[in-house]
Amino acid sequence: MTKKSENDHKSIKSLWQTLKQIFALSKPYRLRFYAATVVTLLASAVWLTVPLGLRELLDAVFESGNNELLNWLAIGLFGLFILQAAFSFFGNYHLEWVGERVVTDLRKKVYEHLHRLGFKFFAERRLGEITSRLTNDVGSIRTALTDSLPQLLTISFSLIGSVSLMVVLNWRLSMVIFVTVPFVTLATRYFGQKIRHLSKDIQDELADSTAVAEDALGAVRLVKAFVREDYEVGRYQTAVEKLFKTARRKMVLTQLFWSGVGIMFMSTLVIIFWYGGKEVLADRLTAGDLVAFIIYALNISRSISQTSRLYTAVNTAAGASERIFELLEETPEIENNPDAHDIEGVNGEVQVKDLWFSYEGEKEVLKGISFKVEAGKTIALVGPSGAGKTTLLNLIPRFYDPQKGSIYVDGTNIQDVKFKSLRKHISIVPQEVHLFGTTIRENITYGKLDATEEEVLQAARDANAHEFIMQTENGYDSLIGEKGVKLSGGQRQRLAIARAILKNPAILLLDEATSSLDSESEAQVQEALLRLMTNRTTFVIAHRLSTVQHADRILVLDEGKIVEQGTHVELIGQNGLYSHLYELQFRDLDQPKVI
Ligand SMILES: Nc1ncnc2c1ncn2[C@@H]1O[C@H](COP(=O)(O)OP(=O)(O)OP(=O)(O)O)[C@@H](O)[C@H]1O
Repeated sequence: MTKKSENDHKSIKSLWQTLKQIFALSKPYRLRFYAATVVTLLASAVWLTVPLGLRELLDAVFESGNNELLNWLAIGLFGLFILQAAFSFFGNYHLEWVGERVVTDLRKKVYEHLHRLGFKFFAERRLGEITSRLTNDVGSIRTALTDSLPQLLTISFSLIGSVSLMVVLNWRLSMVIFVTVPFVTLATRYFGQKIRHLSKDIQDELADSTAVAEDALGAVRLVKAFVREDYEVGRYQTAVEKLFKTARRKMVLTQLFWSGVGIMFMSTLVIIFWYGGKEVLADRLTAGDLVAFIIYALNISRSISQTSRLYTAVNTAAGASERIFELLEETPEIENNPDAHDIEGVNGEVQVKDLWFSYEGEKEVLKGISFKVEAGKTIALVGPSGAGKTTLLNLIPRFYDPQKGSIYVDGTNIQDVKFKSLRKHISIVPQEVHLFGTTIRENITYGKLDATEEEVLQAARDANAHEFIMQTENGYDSLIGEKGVKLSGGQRQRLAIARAILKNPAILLLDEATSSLDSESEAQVQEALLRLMTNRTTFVIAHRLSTVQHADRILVLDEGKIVEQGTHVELIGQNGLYSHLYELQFRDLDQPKVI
């Protein structure tokens, strides 16, 4: 086998596999699907009898001159059309229903799967590319399923029926049709494969251009600040122009294919007219036979051209679904142990034993970290940039799993508990607060979806947020703009704190903001944070002098190891890395926040 034909074989096989996968999605609706299929086929069967009725009608006029028979045949034909329309309506409606249902299920399944995937998956992909899969790719599958599946059935049936009836009517004339079949098959194979590859390229390029747009629109502040509007527009234009070129190549191929198939069948029709006319003249065929024959031939021609369109749609869907199934095959890197249990009533004692971690399996980011924190204490993490502070915090809620070593919460290894139940006891207030573009209330209740009005208000008060919320136009129902752009940095932080308070976790992970706030806002955030930290085990990546000074213990990290630990006073006395960092970072004693 040559390499090319090996590839051809492989892609036809993978097309078949993909179609089977698409079809498997309709499993829950099989009964409806089969019933609809039968009704659709009945519609096609009725349609196939129409030319026979016409033949009788014409022969009644030209051969036997029977007026009464003519009337009855006309009424009969009318009845056939009504019956065909009714079958066709019900069959197609239910087949399309299945198609739409399958696509809705698929969208839900893909979205749910995306939420099961871990940080690693998202770190390696662009958001725009993922959303494009969810919208554009699933959309192509929808088109193929809803528009093409019913057609595929009717076309196949009508094709087989027409050919058989033609052979019965006049087998010699039928031979003319069969001469064209091998050419059409070859053309379908050749063009089909090329179109499928181009369809996959188009979906990829569409995803790329969506990613470019989403990147830029998501960072509109940055774009404007750097006056990069033209640059971004240019980037998007390049992406969509590339897409256009590929789409044009697909268009050309598709049209060539259709035109070629059309020419072949029109030529065949002319031959049928010519040869059939001779048969009528020689009295071997009636006029009614010839008309019925020609209608069947037209039926076949129509079916073949529909098949080619269908083939294009199915190929497009196959390209898209390959990408969808690729995504569904991504395995979440964090999974529950088979015998994992829920963890309830957490006090917040955390013990870390000989923790080793690397992101890519090469460079170790954490190298044998061990420590123990009693419930309710505050631990400050200090160290140079890249020391592994954020990484250490990420391992506590199991955003990543360590290669070696364990973390215990209240004496239970976190590998033995269901990670969702573990995360219920942990709140994170990151340096860069993320808010949703919805209302203030919705952002706060994200911490506890069933919170009462009183709980929401109390959390906002504790976070020093109530006052500014009441000053906004619609209070708690004010919309805060995309990612909270309508709020100041300090206000955003206080909303994040309110959200964390509402969650009421036993363990708090805090990455203090380094961006400067004005001193009043700073003081309010600080006060809110102190309230949040009360009675909770708090890990804080400390950028503020007050935090390090008041921490129960400070862990000093350097190159993935704890190099010093103790209270502020103890560490200053050791005159090591901490006192050096303190000199660099925290020496301005009058400022509450330093770096
Ligand atoms: N998702 C990731 N994939 C691969 N490497 C990563 C990833 N996140 C962090 N790293 C690497 O791990 C190392 C430790 O990073 P980490 O963010 O934990 O440091 P840090 O002490 O919090 O630094 P900073 O104070 O600058 O935030 C760095 O060398 C960083 O490049």
